[in-house]
Amino acid sequence: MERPADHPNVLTGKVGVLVVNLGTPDAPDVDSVKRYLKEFLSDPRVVEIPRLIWQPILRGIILNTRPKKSAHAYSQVWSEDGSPLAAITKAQAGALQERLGDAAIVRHAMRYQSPSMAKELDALVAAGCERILVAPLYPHYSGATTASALDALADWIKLRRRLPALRTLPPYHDDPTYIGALHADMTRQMAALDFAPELLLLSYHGMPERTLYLGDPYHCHCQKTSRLLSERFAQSHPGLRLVTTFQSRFGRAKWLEPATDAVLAVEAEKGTKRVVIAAPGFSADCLETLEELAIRGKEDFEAAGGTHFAALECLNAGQAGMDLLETMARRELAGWIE
Ligand SMILES: C=CC1=C(C)c2cc3[nH]c(cc4nc(cc5[nH]c(cc1n2)c(C)c5CCC(=O)O)C(CCC(=O)O)=C4C)c(C)c3C=C
Ligand SMILES: [Fe+2]
Ligand SMILES: [Fe+2]
Repeated sequence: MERPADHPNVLTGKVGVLVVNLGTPDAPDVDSVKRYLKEFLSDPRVVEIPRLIWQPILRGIILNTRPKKSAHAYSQVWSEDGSPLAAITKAQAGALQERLGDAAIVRHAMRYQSPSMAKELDALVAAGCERILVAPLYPHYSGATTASALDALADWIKLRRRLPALRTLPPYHDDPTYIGALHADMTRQMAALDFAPELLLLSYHGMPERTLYLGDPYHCHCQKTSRLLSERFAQSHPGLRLVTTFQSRFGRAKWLEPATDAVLAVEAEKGTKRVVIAAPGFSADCLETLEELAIRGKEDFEAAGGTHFAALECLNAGQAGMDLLETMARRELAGWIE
């Protein structure tokens, strides 16, 4: 019998994976950066100041000053494929699709700006997915990142009648596969340098310090990644010193310390000459790694007397990073795919 035209879509039992990252402006110009910052910094998970106090500050001060400065920073790292974060996230989803083949449909989304999580979840459902793994690529859980991505998922759920079964990727800060991937990839990149580093800085995105006392596990997750990496490097690179720092301070509140820029300056002043910096908390290179670390970090270190500086790439869509992503996706999809 022919299906009537108004019959609901017949789903087909397919499995979907949505790879999610933070989000980025659509272009490196002031208006696009302003749109991005307005959405991002209006998220109560990101700025935990009462709305009535924060919105006038955001609209009256921040959005009239920061977009110009940030647009300049973005223009320094923008690539032919657009924002590095967007291009790399897209490449990660494409590579994961190749690895999973027909077992799952893989798409990618951004928590802020585009492609939106709602649109991409709709696309997976429209393609017949009745089971979806949502994978925010944050190794370290924080309210501002992981929970915010889950908020967006919850918002989507609330407005849909027919829902797929859903799973989410947990934080993976101490997963031996993650630690192994970081150690292998950092070792590979360090071997290609023309100098032997004395110090390896592990720089994580900062958070307001009070979030630690409110129960956010972010700081502990970062410290554990560093400890596990230190154990690996103690075996493979005896003599290499590892130090954990936090970057990208925003606003006036006290942030997690020590600050990356301060440590770079103090180390150079103390006589450390050769530094390598890595950002294990970022699954993809972005403004914070390419501009803040690779460009400004180098300038700061050399201005204070350092002679050799290298910023390592994130795992991105490279071999080690994709092995990790495939392992985690297959684990979380257990029972859903072969
Ligand atoms: C990796 C984890 C991240 C945490 C934790 C995080 C917390 C956090 N960030 C801000 C403010 C800003 N972050 C910005 C950029 C940015 N942040 C992350 C990741 C985390 N943020 C990424 C991957 C990026 C890069 C985006 C890109 O387009 O490449 C920015 C925007 C850039 C700028 O104007 O400097 C702001 C602002 C807060 C307040 C916060 C925790 C409370
Ligand atoms: Fe951030
Ligand atoms: Fe920054």
